[in-house]
Amino acid sequence: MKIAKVYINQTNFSMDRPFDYLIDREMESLIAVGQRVMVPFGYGNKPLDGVVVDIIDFNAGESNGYKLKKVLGVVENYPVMSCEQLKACEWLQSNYHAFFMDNVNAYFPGTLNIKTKKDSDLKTRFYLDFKIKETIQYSLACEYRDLSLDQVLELTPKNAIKQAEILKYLYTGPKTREELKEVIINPNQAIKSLLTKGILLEAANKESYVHPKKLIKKPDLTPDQKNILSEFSNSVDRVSLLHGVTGSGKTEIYLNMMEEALEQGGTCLYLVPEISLTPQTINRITERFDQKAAVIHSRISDKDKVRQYLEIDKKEIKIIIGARSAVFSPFRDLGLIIIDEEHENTYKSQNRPRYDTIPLACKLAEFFNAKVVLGSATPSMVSYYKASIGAYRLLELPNRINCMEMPRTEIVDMREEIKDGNRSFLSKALYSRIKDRLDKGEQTILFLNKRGYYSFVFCRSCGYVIKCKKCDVAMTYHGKTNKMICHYCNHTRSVEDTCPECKSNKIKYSGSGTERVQALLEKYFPAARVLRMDTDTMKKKDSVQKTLELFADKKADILLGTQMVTKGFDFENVTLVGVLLADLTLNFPDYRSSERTFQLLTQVAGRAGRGTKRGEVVIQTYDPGNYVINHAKCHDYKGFYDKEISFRKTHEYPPFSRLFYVGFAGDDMKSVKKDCESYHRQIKVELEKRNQNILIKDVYPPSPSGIIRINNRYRYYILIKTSRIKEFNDIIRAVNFSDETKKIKSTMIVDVNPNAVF
Ligand SMILES: Nc1ncnc2c1ncn2[C@@H]1O[C@H](COP(=O)(O)OP(=O)(O)OP(=O)(O)O)[C@@H](O)[C@H]1O
Ligand SMILES: [Zn+2]
Ligand SMILES: [Zn+2]
Repeated sequence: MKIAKVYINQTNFSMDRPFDYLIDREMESLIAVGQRVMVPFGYGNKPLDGVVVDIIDFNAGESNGYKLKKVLGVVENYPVMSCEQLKACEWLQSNYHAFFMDNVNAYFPGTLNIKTKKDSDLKTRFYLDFKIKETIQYSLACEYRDLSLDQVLELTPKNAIKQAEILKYLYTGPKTREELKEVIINPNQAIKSLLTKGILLEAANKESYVHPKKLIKKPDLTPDQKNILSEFSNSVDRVSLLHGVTGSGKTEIYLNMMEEALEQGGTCLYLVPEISLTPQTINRITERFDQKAAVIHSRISDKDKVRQYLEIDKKEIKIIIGARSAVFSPFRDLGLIIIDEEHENTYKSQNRPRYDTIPLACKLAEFFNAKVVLGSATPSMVSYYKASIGAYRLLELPNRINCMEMPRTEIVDMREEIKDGNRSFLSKALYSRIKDRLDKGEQTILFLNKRGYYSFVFCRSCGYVIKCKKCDVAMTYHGKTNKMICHYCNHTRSVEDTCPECKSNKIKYSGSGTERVQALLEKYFPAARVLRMDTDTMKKKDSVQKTLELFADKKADILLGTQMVTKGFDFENVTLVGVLLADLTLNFPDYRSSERTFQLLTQVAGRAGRGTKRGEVVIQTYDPGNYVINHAKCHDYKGFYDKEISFRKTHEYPPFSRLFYVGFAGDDMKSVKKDCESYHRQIKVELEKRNQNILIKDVYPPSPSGIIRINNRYRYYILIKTSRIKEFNDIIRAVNFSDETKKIKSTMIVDVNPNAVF
């Protein structure tokens, strides 16, 4: 007899381990690792579904006399998880304390989700669905797409009128059979003969697949790019870090690496920080390769997600572009993973499962014997450190394409401006530079990391700041709605003329956000066309794309926005970048605020002067001596890195340690605090059990969060900062399974190296 080790489809700490079930002899041939089965659970033997992760021999002597329950049956008659996928789930469970079943479910898009579809045969059902609903689409074959219409019409004999009609119609873009039928009567015969002649392509209509209208020829590589590529091809290192200054031609290198991997038959995964902010990059990839590419993002329909899933599964798509969740694609022959702008914090998941994409990608590459390329102009401290100790191969591009100079940067001390009587958000220097660009017809990008009109409202009489009634944060005034909004829970309240505390009417609005800056810019420069890009203006589906297109087409002079404008855009006419207040990110209470600020400043500065004209950057700050700002000014990554890494080393922050964050939240402050303290005590107990008492110094005492209440939920946390990763992984797991933890009523999360700790 055999025993199946089964993870039951439940996500809580006590169920987060495999349970043993006997496999009846007659079922043995039906059950394999990776398959879903139904098993009885608990006193009532309720049938639940789960995934088999291992099958071992049953040894009657070892069973200790207790009677094992039996597997009831299979859900599908084939495994739904591959060995690599199961291994990845286990790895995430032990390294990120992510529930095994959360990891499994991350592999299944939308309606395929195991959580939602319990007793149906997933793949068979969706193959059927897929067949019925699929529409056929026709387009001109690639080689004819560059021709003029009269040349296209010459492809068929003059008397073939229907064929000519079809060609005319398809010249405007791909059409479905139904669309053709609306315009041309009985087109089937004509379609058929165009297909046989190879003039038409027939494909299933998949809106989420990008099939380019025109293929772009690749440019000749520069000597620097060639060197990097040959170093990469000849190296056997699993992971490479491509550190190239902004505008050094990294994307071109990725494309060449992909070409090579595709030639060798490998699937390529190209990860970007956020799909909607990277339309230029996505176009560059899809325009280069004459094959289907799946673009995976949260806005495509469930149906399309399932289609993509099945096609990747069947190895019909070899190029996958996506944000972090695309790392959970069901590839079978992975060859290369590119992680573009690898320093971006969107690569760390903030929801369950709380994984970090980079280590997970490296792990997958190990399973598939594939390569990983991390690329950035401002690599994360962790990645650059790993490259410096030889764990990654370091590839460096220190110069911009065609010897374009880096932009000239000026730091403006805003205290001096105030002394000189200038209380505006624009320094004299930045004002005159903007004016100059407007006169010359060149474009400007302005960055301010604060949205809204006024960032807080207070009483000048008693000092009361108007706070959200559900959160301990100041509310932001938004002019468009004439309301105050909480940026944490979206609670709104109307504006008041008198102070809620002392009833005085000395209400003062303060702190400018992007909304106000836009209004002021329009006042200072009435002729300027200003585009604003922040979460308030970018709510609609295509608004980012549209804004970027307008700006690229020079239909606007100034692009103003929050972090969104710092991303990897490539606009040749932008010659000025202004940072309105560098201090905002610098003063954020987190050990990574210097790293973040350096990255933001360098990245946004890198948008200037990418065409033929040299760029200029103006950084406004109240702290002009700050080393972060000064290294950014000199484009001195290495100088910043050296300083920052020694700070990390002295204070034992990552990469010299790992942070385990255990957070508790609930409606009642006292019980949240109590739960947090109980967890802390159990860590101590576990340390004692293992005679590791000395490690208690790595465990910080229970502490209220920086903002203790958000959306009426109180928050406490425990932070563990340690280099003893293995020990604490085990300890946290043991504590999570303990009886005391079962009594915890607060919502509890474990987050490894979270994006922010406070
Ligand atoms: N070999 C080449 N020949 C001509 N132009 C090139 C070449 N390689 C890249 N370019 C062009 O140079 C510009 C900058 O390249 P690219 O966008 O790849 O840089 P990057 O390093 O990815 O920039 P960033 O990190 O700032 O986003 C682009 O307009 C690109 O088309
Ligand atoms: Zn007051
Ligand atoms: Zn709130």
